[in-house]
Amino acid sequence: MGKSISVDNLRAWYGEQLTLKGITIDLEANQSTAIIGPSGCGKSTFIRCLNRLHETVPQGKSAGTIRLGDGNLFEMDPVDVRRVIGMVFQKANPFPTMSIYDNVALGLKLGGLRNKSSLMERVESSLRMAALWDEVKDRLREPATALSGGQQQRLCIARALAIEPEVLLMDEPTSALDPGATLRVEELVETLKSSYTIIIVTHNMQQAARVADKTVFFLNGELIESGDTTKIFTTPSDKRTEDYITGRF
Ligand SMILES: Nc1ncnc2c1ncn2[C@@H]1O[C@H](COP(=O)(O)OP(=O)(O)OP(=O)(O)O)[C@@H](O)[C@H]1O
Repeated sequence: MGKSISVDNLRAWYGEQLTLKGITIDLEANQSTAIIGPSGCGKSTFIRCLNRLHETVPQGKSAGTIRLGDGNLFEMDPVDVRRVIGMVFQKANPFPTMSIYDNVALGLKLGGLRNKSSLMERVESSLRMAALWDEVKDRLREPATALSGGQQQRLCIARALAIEPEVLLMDEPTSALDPGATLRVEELVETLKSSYTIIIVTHNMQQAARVADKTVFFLNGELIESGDTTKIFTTPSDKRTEDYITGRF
């Protein structure tokens, strides 16, 4: 089951530059939340704080509180955080020298799973969840780079799911995909949200409207408005949200 995330007064810096200016929001378990807002408003920085990636950037610093279920995320071991909070990036980034199978199995092996048939089962179930199994089941030993862009992105989703995270962060996961591949990933989000808490950064308003239960609008490092997706897109409370979703930015 997914876990809820509760963010309180989150600030993030690059050096002296304050990029997130005190974000407070509850992200509910087993829901999908879209983060929208103009380029540079801090969407990626925000989700990178959620799995402690921001602090790996040179000069990256953050403060505030993030609760994951009952735990305080900033007091956890970052490696444990990333096991529970998986991430899929904008550009598919499979391990290029590894096979399709090894891309999914690696995290499991690193986690100590050695039994070949258990590994195979988990690889298969992850590829099935990512809606890729049928396309790759006869070519698991081929290099991951032999797959199309859309297939590589679903492989990265399978890789993230293999270690059974509770939260899945997706940073513009379809921006490099064609409409068909985009649709498949969107359908996947719809299916996955029954078991995972999903947070998806997107520039695509239609995509947010299609896949997200909740939508959050960021502007200049501040959270301007959040709520049910239908409400944000039909009757936003803030003029700035309305200007953004109607394309007036
Ligand atoms: N590694 C970095 N070093 C310094 N500044 C950075 C770094 N990464 C991002 N920034 C700055 O932080 C701000 C927020 O960037 P971020 O990538 O979070 O925005 P975004 O909303 O995800 O943008 P986009 O929609 O273009 O991806 C921007 O002003 C950006 O220039």
